[in-house]
Amino acid sequence: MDFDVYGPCRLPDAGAREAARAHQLLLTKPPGALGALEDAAVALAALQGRQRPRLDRIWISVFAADHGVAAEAVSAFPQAVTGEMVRNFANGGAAISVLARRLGATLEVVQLGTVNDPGPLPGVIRAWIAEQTANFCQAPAMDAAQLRRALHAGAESLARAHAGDAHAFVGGEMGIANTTAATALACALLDESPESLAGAGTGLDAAGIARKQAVVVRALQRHADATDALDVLGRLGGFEIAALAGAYIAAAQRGLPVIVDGFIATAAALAAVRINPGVRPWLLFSHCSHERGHRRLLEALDARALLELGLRLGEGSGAAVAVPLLRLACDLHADMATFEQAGVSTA
Ligand SMILES: Cc1cc2ncn([C@H]3O[C@H](COP(=O)(O)O)[C@@H](O)[C@H]3O)c2cc1C
Ligand SMILES: O=C(O)c1cccnc1
Repeated sequence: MDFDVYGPCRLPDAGAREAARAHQLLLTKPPGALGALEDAAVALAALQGRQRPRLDRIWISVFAADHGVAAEAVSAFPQAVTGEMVRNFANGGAAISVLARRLGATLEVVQLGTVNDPGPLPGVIRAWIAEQTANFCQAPAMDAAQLRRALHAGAESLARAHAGDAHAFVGGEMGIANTTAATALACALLDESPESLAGAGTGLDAAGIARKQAVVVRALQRHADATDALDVLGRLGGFEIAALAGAYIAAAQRGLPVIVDGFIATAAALAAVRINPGVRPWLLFSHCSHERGHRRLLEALDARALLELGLRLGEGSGAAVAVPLLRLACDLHADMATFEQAGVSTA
């Protein structure tokens, strides 16, 4: 499969957007009364190129990978959890497993590398790169070939989603210590301080957060000479974060709407948009997570998230939780009576 991160992205369909906006004005409600649900239906119409968007078929890819920076004691949980959770995904016991079943979504897990390898498992695609990234306090997390393979793995998931006629793509991640990688990536891309973006992740206490900030400060100093967003992603990202970025870029190139999950997925989205600005219109943002830096990341992307539920899980769970709401937005848009049909007087 050919994949060029700098290749052109599709443009949303302006005609479908205008038709959907005009249709919203005909429905039996004051204009704008359904708020963000109207905006979501109109945005999906533009992205799907039809006046009546649908979200029946959801494709979820969860990318799993370990991080060398876990050696700096930046997570409340041991690194073995990443591989253990891959098995849990395969057995259908993770949060995203439950949500995917309930949504009738396709769920695939892509294993890019974990320190403990659960071996081949049903429903788990092996796109093995290495056991883990390098500790980015000391060296670039990935070399150029590893970065390319991770981006490519994401683009391949997107190609499967596209071939499966998905109506939208959800990317999830699993990787102990990846809130540290996402924080470092976000700080470098936004020129922000670790104090304002580093949060508790899986549940660090104040001393743990201070340690995480210091680790990110060291990483930013070590990689201050990064040349562009792709270089920053390779130096400070993770295999699963790069795969998410690759999937988002490929989604925009193929014209498939994306529902972005939490802090880590949004950091990957920021990297994708900085690498290829044509990605931005294809991203819908599900929620603002409890992780400290998420709101700043959303602001930087000029994004309005649908939900704020105090979620801090990842796996694509927040994006999955937003799907029923987006389905309702599509139903309202498609099935409400117009003023004329219902014989209701206009303003
Ligand atoms: C059992 C378990 C399941 C998870 N599912 C997602 N995460 C989330 O927590 C991790 C990031 O937090 P940190 O940077 O603090 O390690 C990622 O794996 C993320 O997906 C989980 C974490 C745990 C412990
Ligand atoms: O918002 C997220 O994606 C998140 C936050 C904490 C831990 N894992 C994921």
